[in-house]
Amino acid sequence: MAETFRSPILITGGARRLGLYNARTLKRGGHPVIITYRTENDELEALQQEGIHTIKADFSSNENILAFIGRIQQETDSLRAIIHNASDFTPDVDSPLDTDTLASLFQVHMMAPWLINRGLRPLLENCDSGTADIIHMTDHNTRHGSATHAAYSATKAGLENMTASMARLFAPTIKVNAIAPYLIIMNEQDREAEKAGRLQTPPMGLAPGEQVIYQTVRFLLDNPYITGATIPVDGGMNLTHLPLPTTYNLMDSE
Ligand SMILES: NC(=O)C1=CN([C@@H]2O[C@H](COP(=O)(O)OP(=O)(O)OC[C@H]3O[C@@H](n4cnc5c(N)ncnc54)[C@H](OP(=O)(O)O)[C@@H]3O)[C@@H](O)[C@H]2O)C=CC1
Ligand SMILES: Nc1nc2c(c(=O)[nH]1)N=C([C@H](O)[C@@H](O)CO)CN2
Repeated sequence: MAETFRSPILITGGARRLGLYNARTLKRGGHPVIITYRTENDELEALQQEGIHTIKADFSSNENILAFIGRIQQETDSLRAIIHNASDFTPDVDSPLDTDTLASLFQVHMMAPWLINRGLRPLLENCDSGTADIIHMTDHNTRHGSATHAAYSATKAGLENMTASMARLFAPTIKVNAIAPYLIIMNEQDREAEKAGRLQTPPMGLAPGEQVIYQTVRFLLDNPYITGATIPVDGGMNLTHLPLPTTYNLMDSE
């Protein structure tokens, strides 16, 4: 489909899985699309042939993030949206004094959105079609924590809080929202958890597929009046969290 919009949509981590699906679908819907990738993979050539602009970017250092911002400023004078999709689902490590896991997840889940949103704000404000959008991909477990992915969960929770702050700061020209999925498509850790019977199943079932995230992205892009929101796309997982056992017994009080 020929491009019917001028200002591109930027998707970080768009060369695989959910980001790839969103990039292709938005491109087919007439948006120019720019994606970042960290690791070469065999989808890149096909994406380039589809007219999707691919930029190699690793957000593990501030220098890299700032260089990426400069690269985008050279490539375009406006942006319709930024979708912060890049993420590492890294589990915590046993070493109690490990500093690497939290630091690396802070870089990709918080520092990159912090710098990219503030650095590219003028390009979003120069969007050629009404308000612009920032969408943060967070996670269902930001409200509940995780015994195995505490660093991941904490940095995603920080991103979720940043959503509200930037929504306040960037209104009315830019909307800022988050999408908080549960298990949309399986990964290796999920398959292992499923085999071990440790995988929680939401009321609506597991792994609906990438389209449910695209539908939410499209909904946010098309709605001019939603900002500062976190949309749970979790099959009702929030309904399954029972309160922790109380520390007293009601019988004791009689
Ligand atoms: N999949 C699911 O069911 C769920 C997904 N989510 C969230 O949705 C989003 C998409 O999920 P999914 O597609 O599974 O994501 P992936 O785990 O496939 O990661 C997306 C991309 O992030 C890139 N990335 C990771 N670290 C960095 C970094 N330091 N710098 C630059 N790029 C980096 C990777 O690039 P490369 O491959 O090129 O190295 C990868 O392709 C994520 O934010 C995720 O947290 C939340 C809950 C459930
Ligand atoms: N960057 C990623 N984040 C998350 C992934 C993933 O594959 N990459 N997967 C999940 C799980 O599916 C989780 O929702 C259930 O175990 C969470 N985040």
